[in-house]
Amino acid sequence: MTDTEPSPAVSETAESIATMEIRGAATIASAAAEALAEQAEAAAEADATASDPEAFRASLRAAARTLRETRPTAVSLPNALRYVLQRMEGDSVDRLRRSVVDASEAFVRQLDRAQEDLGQVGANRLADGDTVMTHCHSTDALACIEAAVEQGKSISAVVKETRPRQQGHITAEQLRDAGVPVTLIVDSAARRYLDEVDHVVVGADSIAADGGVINKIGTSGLAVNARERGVPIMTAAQTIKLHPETLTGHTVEIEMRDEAEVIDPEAREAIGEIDVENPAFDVTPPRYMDAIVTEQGQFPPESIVTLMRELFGEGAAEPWAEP
Ligand SMILES: O=C(COP(=O)(O)O)[C@H](O)[C@H](O)COP(=O)(O)O
Repeated sequence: MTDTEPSPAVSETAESIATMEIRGAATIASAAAEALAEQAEAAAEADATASDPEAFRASLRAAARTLRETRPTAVSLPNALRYVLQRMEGDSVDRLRRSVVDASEAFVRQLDRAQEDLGQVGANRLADGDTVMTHCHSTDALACIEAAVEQGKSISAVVKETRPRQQGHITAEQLRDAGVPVTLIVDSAARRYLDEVDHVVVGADSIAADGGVINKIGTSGLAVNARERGVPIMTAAQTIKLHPETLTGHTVEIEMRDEAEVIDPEAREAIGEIDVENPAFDVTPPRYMDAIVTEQGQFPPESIVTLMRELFGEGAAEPWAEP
């Protein structure tokens, strides 16, 4: 490892995020924070950085850049890197190392607590006997349903499989483990089943300053259908999903993934000349979302900008940039 090369632990985490072995906005955030702690431990041992505080700092920034480049849409990733790097302080490598490890641990603790707290808020929106519909796999959304079950409510779930990667299967398994009766459906059956559903609960990869919710592709269509059927829809999202750059007019980049996730290469070849596109996320306009549930309570989407300003100020620092 040179002073700018990431440690093997960081490269491994970056690879796992890029290949989606590690996925979901909250899980990506905690893995990234933990990888920075591992980088700090490795840099405190490496020849090039062990006795040079500036080289140590540079190696942490380089590691953060490697992690940042893995997937573009979930803002929890840069927010996690920001949280840790902004707390890196000290005039010796040992102090710097300690500050990074402490910040990483504090971030992960905060993440877990936030999820627990928002779970309670989301659970309060659910009533005994409710059926919920889910999309994709969101640990924040699951926290709401699981907290409702822990409150003694009887909840059942209609789970959308979520093409092309079928994260709905993970949701189905986890809900079943939590004692929730699950009906798995294909995505195109969602509107039909909305008639049997009391709430739609989804997660978020990013929340924009105008209250737009960026989540797994298909969320916006589900939200429009839910509104048309009169079914309330909530987004469960910790405040690390708030996207500070949208305060200054930036838009959220939507990840485009490999076409092989949509159609296998042989089948595509057999069809002949066609284009295939595979956007991983979409934007649900705030008017189709009833509430954003965070660890700080629930918000109408249009008011989320107030919380975003409070937590992130007017913009977003990039502490991983070369000075
Ligand atoms: O869209 C996804 C996952 O997409 P992918 O599978 O492409 O990463 C999830 O709804 C959010 O990330 C929220 O998840 P969480 O609530 O766990 O942060």
